[in-house]
Amino acid sequence: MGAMTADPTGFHVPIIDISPYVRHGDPADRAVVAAQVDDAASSVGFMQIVGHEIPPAVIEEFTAVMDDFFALPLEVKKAYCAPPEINRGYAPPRSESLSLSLGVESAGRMNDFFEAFNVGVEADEYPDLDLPEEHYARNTWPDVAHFRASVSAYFTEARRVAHTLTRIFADALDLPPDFFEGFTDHSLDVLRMNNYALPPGEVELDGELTGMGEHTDYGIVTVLWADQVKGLQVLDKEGRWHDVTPADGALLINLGDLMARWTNERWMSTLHRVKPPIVDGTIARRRSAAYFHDGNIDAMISTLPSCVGAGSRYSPITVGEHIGAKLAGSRAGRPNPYARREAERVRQAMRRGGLGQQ
Ligand SMILES: O=C(O)CCC(=O)C(=O)O
Ligand SMILES: [Fe+2]
Repeated sequence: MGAMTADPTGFHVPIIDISPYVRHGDPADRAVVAAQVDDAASSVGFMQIVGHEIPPAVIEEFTAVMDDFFALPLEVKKAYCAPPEINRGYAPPRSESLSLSLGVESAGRMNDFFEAFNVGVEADEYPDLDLPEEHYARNTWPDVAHFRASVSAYFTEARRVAHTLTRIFADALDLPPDFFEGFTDHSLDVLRMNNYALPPGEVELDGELTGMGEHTDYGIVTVLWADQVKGLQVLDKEGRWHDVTPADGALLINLGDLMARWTNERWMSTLHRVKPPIVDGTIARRRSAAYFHDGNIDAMISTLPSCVGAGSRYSPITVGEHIGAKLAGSRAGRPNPYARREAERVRQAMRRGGLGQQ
């Protein structure tokens, strides 16, 4: 395990080599990985993984087609917008507010300037299950050479990594090895490609401008590919923000709300946001791609018996109810009424002045 850039407060996002799981290595090596994951999940809620074995060429082709898409004129990209309740296709800058996914009204409502393109698991993939079309919606593929093939190749790899991670989580939490499979065998996964860029002069670069507002991720676990450009910031337990950039070849991993619910907050769904640096009056362009592994729509998430302790902080909820409320916040502007504990953490950070500071 290694540390990333020195932070005066000692905050760091550990690097974990997961190859003993990817290569079905020996149990002792796997136990070390599971212990490292437990430690990172309990203390930071973020980690970096290497040894994931996603071929570099898959990532190169994927990021190249992302660039080709985002380089299209805005009007062309807008042709690929879906209605707010369908989490697919293009989302133009300022069309979403991540803080509303937590029920928190930010000063600049719908001020997040990221643009995104979403693809996800389709109902057709599981013809024997009667999955709701609005959640497992059909993808829209832009007319960009190799886009569908390159994005699908990365999607398949990220999905494999997500399943490897839940296998590690099962060991780290002393659960049966296939515990999470029953909750994720038709998981509602979405890949969100994000582009943070604003042409000079397009907007006034004031302090309110946010690439992506503070939020926790909604599901089980997120596999995040990101440029090594600063911008991603993670909130520590003392309410301070820290810049996080991935090490060479590493993917960032963070836990979502469902994992915090399952573990009764033994593991954290950590608040994060994106504030790309402004250099010479322009935003330093930054890209990322978040693969959200959210679980089966009909899965019921209740606190694990081993984590109940003095009492559960959360009532049971289905993945569908939870994700639906989150998306109604971020995409349709309806503050989420169910994220009481997460919203309280945001407000606490605001009271400490943490949300404004770089
Ligand atoms: O751009 C990033 O690094 C983070 C993106 C993110 O948090 C998200 O898409 O949920
Ligand atoms: Fe996120």
